[in-house]
Amino acid sequence: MSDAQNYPSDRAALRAELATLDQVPGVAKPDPILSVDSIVRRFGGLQAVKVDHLEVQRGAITALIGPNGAGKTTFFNLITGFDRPSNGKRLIGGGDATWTFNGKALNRTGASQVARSGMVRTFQLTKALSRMTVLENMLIGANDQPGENLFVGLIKPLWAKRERENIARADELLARFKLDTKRDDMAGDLSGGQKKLLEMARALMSNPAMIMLDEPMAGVNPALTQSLLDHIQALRDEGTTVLFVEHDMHMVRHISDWVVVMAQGTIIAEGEPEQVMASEAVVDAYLGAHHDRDLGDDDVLTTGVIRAIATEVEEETR
Ligand SMILES: Nc1ncnc2c1ncn2[C@@H]1O[C@H](COP(=O)(O)OP(=O)(O)OP(=O)(O)O)[C@@H](O)[C@H]1O
Repeated sequence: MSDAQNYPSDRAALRAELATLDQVPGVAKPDPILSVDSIVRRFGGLQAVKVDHLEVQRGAITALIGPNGAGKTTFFNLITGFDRPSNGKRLIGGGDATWTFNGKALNRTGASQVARSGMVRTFQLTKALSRMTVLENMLIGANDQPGENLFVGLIKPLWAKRERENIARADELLARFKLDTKRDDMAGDLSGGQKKLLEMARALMSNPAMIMLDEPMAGVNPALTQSLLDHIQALRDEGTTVLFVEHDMHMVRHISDWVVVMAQGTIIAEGEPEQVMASEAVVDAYLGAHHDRDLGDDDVLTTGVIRAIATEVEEETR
C-alpha cells in the first residue's frame, strides 16, 4: 500500500480533519484520491446518475448510501470503466464528464486499465468463478499474470518467478481472510460470506490504492459480518482508501469516516456519519423507500454482539 505515508494513518486525526469541512454536497476534501465532475448517465428517458462534483478523501472509508434505484451501482460502473457516461468525451458530440484518480484522468479508460491504475472494485453479486479453485480465482486478480505480457510470457524463468510471487501473495491474503484451508476447493463450494471474502481478497491481489465494495454485507451471515468489518478497517489502517455502497446502516455508522448520500441520481448530502444520518433530508429520501429501516438504532446488532457470534462460529469451524 504504497501511498500510506502521504496521509494521516491515525483514524482520529483523519476524522478530525474531515470534521472541519462544510457538510455540503461536492465539498472539497483535503487530499482527494478521486475527483469526479459532471457525470451523467441516462437510460432512455431515465436520468440514473447526474453527479456535478464529488471528491473522495484519500485514506478514508467513505460510504455511498441511498435508496434502491438511487444510482449508486451505476455510478460505480461509470467511474470504474464498466459503463460510459451519456456525456462522455468519447461520444460524438459528447459533453464534459471527467474524473481523475490519483491525478490521472480516467474518462477514456477501460475497466482493466482502471484496475491497473489502482482502483479496483467488487460487485453486488459476487463474481467468484465457481468452477475454478479459490487459488485460481485469486490469481486472476493479479495485475501482472504471466500470460498477459507477451515478452514475459515467452521467457519461462520470468513468468515462473512472477507466478511464484503471485501465488505467495495469494497465500498471504487467503491466510489473512481465513480462506487458506479452502485454497484448493472449488469457489462454487464456498458459502455466500466466504465468496464475499474471496472477492475482497482477490481485489487486493493488485495492491490497489482504492477498493470499491458494492454491498459487501449483502447475503453475509452475522457470523462473518464482524470479520468483514475488521478487514475493511484494517485496509484503511494500512492506507488503502475504501469506497463502499451499503444498505446496512449499522455497518455504515460503525466504520465510515464520511458518508455520501445519493437519491434519484444526484448527491443530496455528504458529511460525517452521525450528522448525515440524522439529517432530515436524508431520512426523508431514505425512508421514502425503506419504511422499515432505522438509521439510528444500534441496540440490536452491536459490534460486541457481532464479535461474540463471530468468535463462537470461528471456534466451531476450527
Ligand atoms: N442497464 C440499465 N438499463 C436501464 N435502466 C437501468 C440500467 N441500469 C440501471 N438502471 C436504472 O437506473 C437507476 C439506478 O440504478 P442503480 O442500480 O444504479 O441504483 P442503486 O442505487 O445501485 O440501487 P440498489 O441500491 O437497488 O442497488 C434505476 O432506476 C435502474 O432501474
